[in-house]
Amino acid sequence: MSPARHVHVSPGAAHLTPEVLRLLDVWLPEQRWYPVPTEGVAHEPWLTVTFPGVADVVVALLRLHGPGLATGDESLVIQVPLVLTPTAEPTADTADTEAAGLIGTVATASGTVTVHDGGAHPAAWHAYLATALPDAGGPEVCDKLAGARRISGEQSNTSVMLPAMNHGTGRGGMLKILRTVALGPHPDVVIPAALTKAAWAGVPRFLGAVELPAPDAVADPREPRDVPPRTEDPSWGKTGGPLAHLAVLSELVADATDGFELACAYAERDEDFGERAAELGAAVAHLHAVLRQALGPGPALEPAGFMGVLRRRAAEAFADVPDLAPQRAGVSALFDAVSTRLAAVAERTGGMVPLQPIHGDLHLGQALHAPGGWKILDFEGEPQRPVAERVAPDLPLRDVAGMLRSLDYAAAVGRATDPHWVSHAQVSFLEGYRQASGETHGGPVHAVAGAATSGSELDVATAELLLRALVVDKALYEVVYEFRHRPAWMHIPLTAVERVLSS
Ligand SMILES: Nc1ncnc2c1ncn2[C@@H]1O[C@H](COP(=O)(O)OP(=O)(O)O)[C@@H](O)[C@H]1O
Ligand SMILES: O=P(O)(O)O[C@H]1O[C@H](CO)[C@@H](O[C@H]2O[C@H](CO)[C@@H](O)[C@H](O)[C@H]2O)[C@H](O)[C@H]1O
Repeated sequence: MSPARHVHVSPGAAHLTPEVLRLLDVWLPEQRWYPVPTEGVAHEPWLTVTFPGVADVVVALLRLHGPGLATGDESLVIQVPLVLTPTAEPTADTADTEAAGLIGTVATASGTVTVHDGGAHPAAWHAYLATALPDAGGPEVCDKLAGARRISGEQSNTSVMLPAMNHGTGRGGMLKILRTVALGPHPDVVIPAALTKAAWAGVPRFLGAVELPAPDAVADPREPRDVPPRTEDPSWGKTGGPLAHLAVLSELVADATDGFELACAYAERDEDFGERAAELGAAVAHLHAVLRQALGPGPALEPAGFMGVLRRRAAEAFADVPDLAPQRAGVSALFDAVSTRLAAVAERTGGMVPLQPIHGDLHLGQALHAPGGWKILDFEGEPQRPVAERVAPDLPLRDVAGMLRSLDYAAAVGRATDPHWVSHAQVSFLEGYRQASGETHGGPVHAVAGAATSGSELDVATAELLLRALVVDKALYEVVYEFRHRPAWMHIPLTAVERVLSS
């Protein structure tokens, strides 16, 4: 085994000239993964990461400041890997380079430099891969890159498929460069690592990660530091854990179909999605059980705090999207009803509703349907939520609500004409969840609400009302997401909010 690779960390904009930074100011807001829709955001260089022996790859970690952004919000650090190559002269010729991610050329004091997006460039993939896989040597990594390609689409991060990568238990890898850098261990590393360690087959096997050094290692900004990657068994809140994770490497799931595309295709044909949905429900129930076991249960739900977060999220959605205004009173009434019931349960029982690690942003696009069954992906939580909220233990019922919403999206996008397509898929999902979690009584919704709050003192009627509140919470989040990214789809969650409130 060759020695672990290190990353170098320097403060500020080391290795980056003002000209390159100005180029980024224009390019960044055009990227799909850029996390804020507002204009006039400043990109302040925070740290710069380089890889030993790799001259042309520089990773800029930029803190965002500006209208609508809280100062010092650690969730708003973005990762911008760049490949910088000296060139003879500036050129406007971009013929090659859509694929390799040409950003531009700039004249600097030391000559002309061509700047590529490292997310799309093999030199940067090579550097990440060699760091994430401590036992990979240099030339060997080149072989692993054969046939590599960045996947396109509506992604919050940048993922690179590595079909030729051999990793002992199989072939093929997926390198995910995390575009929004969160302080502390990243859930998209911690959770797949824990599930892989627990030998759960419902997640692509975790293979490694690239991390920034522990906080004390970068506290002194005068010197660049070499820090070995630590990729084994990262755990929640471990003291001395990494400052942040930058990338995660997992096994490539072969012959897989994206769950959303699959469901939309069924909806288009009005074909019964019940069996697939039930299998998915079972996979989600297993996920919750394994997470509970592998990472341990969380604290009990604190009703006032929990409802306070739902109300704040709703208020933010109402402030962002004027079309939501007619739903304000209905949302408020629903949340009031849930609050009253939760308070009554707390008074009656001492208030035991246990929280636990969950997926946090579960939808069909986070599930791959593969020959061996469903695989669940992408544990970073809702990208638009603050990091502290995303990693906090939560109710499994939130993931159930996410999948119910997603089946509704599939029916809308696939234009199912059978009015029962979506309700059948949803009930089948709930039924699959119920059976896999061993719940034996009640109708599907009640029973699932009960199963997904299992071990708690909640009565099923309260659990069912809570599920409705979480469905509304998710749909409000989606309205904001669509408003920002895909206005043509905003009617899908907007209609759902109206429907749930009037039911
Ligand atoms: N291990 C994997 N094997 C095969 N495909 C994957 C794997 N991980 C992700 N994908 C594909 O890449 C897409 C994006 O991955 P995801 O982790 O959801 O990234 P993002 O956070 O950018 O949305 C997924 O929807 C899936 O189609
Ligand atoms: O996958 P991401 O972590 O980037 O999640 C974000 O983008 C999703 C869309 O790509 C978005 O999901 C919403 O649209 C889906 C259909 O494209 C639908 O299946 C989901 O139910 C719906 O929430 C997700 O909300 C957002 O966080």
